[in-house]
Amino acid sequence: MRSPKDFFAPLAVGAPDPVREIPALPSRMIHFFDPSNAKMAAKVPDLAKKVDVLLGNLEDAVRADRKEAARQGLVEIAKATDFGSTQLWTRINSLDSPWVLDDLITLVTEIGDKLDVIMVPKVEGAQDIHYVDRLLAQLEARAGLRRPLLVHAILETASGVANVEEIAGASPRMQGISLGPADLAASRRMKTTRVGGGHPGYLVRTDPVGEDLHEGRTTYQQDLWHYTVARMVDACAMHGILPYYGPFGDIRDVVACEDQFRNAFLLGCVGTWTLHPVQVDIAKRVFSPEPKDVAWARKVIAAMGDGTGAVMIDGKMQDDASVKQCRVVAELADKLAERDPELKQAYDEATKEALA
Ligand SMILES: CC(C)(COP(=O)(O)OP(=O)(O)OC[C@H]1O[C@@H](n2cnc3c(N)ncnc32)[C@H](O)[C@@H]1OP(=O)(O)O)[C@@H](O)C(=O)NCCC(=O)NCCSC(=O)C[C@](C)(O)C(=O)O
Ligand SMILES: [Mg+2]
Repeated sequence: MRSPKDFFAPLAVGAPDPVREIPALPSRMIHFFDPSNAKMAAKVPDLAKKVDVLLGNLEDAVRADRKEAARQGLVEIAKATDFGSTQLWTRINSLDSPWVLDDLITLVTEIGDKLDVIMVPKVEGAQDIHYVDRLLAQLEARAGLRRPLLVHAILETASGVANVEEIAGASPRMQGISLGPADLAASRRMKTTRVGGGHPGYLVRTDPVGEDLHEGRTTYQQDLWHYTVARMVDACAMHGILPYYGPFGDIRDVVACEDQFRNAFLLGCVGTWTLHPVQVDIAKRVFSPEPKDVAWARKVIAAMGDGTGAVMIDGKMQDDASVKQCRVVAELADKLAERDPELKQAYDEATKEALA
């Protein structure tokens, strides 16, 4: 680990200074596309107007014989597209793969000025982030970049989860972490074959009511990912970076997808991945606080004055801590409203009504 005194020093001569704060830009959905797939690539300019983050995926889900085409496709799309305020990310191949070195060299050299974040899969510990950190600094210096690229880790190995706190704090480049439920399930030898989401076998059951152990006992399905998401959220909050849910693979089941996204939102995640256009509106709905909640938060903040003491609002006690909770919601709403005029209007109308 670097000394705290050196933490914000560039790792190569001529590389840009690392950022001291991760920008809390709206990133409700990280929309995945395969840059080697012509149909998906054709949708990118339109999607850029709808999503917060577009991610050109080079890793899993891109066929081995399409890896070079995907890398080249991303370079061409990045050069040809005006993304406006939508961020452009990429997911590089894993650090033990034959493609990753060329992924990094090509992308940083050719489109380093267009890319915001590099997502690194299958991160096992801080050593993986340190390797990428130094390499990026060298490539940034060579490309003459003025703005450092940020790094996002996927939590998808058992050792990655065990080391999540050190991963979150491994570099000032660390922007955030996402859950990778498919690789993580395999790494842990979990017995689900689903890509994210629940499992009907993972449940708790009410006690027996009589002699019959089967009659009248309700079961409740539990969330397989609760522990990991909660731990990831704490690690990210502790290091000032952003946590995300990951993929929900049952594209058809938009209902359970919304539930899983909402669990993550309520636990502290700022966004999720979208794998198919049908998931974009779900993510937008879930990861934008509801107007009534924003109105309530603004009402409490207004009533709390300097934020100290205790007041009663609509029968509920508010104090220093609850006003902080309200600020989390209100500040997120303000950030999203800057990007989304419809949301701004909905938030302002609900607030007006609540304060009337
Ligand atoms: C699921 C699939 C195969 C269904 O693709 P489809 O073509 O069968 O679906 P469709 O409903 O027929 O598609 C309708 C239209 O939408 C297009 N389309 C479809 N998807 C997209 C998209 N994402 N972006 C832009 N356009 C898209 C598609 O090309 C088609 O265009 P058309 O109307 O012109 O014919 C397809 O959506 C897809 O490949 N999505 C991305 C998958 C992906 O990126 N997976 C990797 C992330 S998950 C992961 O890696 C795990 C993790 C974290 O590592 C770990 O847990 O371990
Ligand atoms: Mg994976």
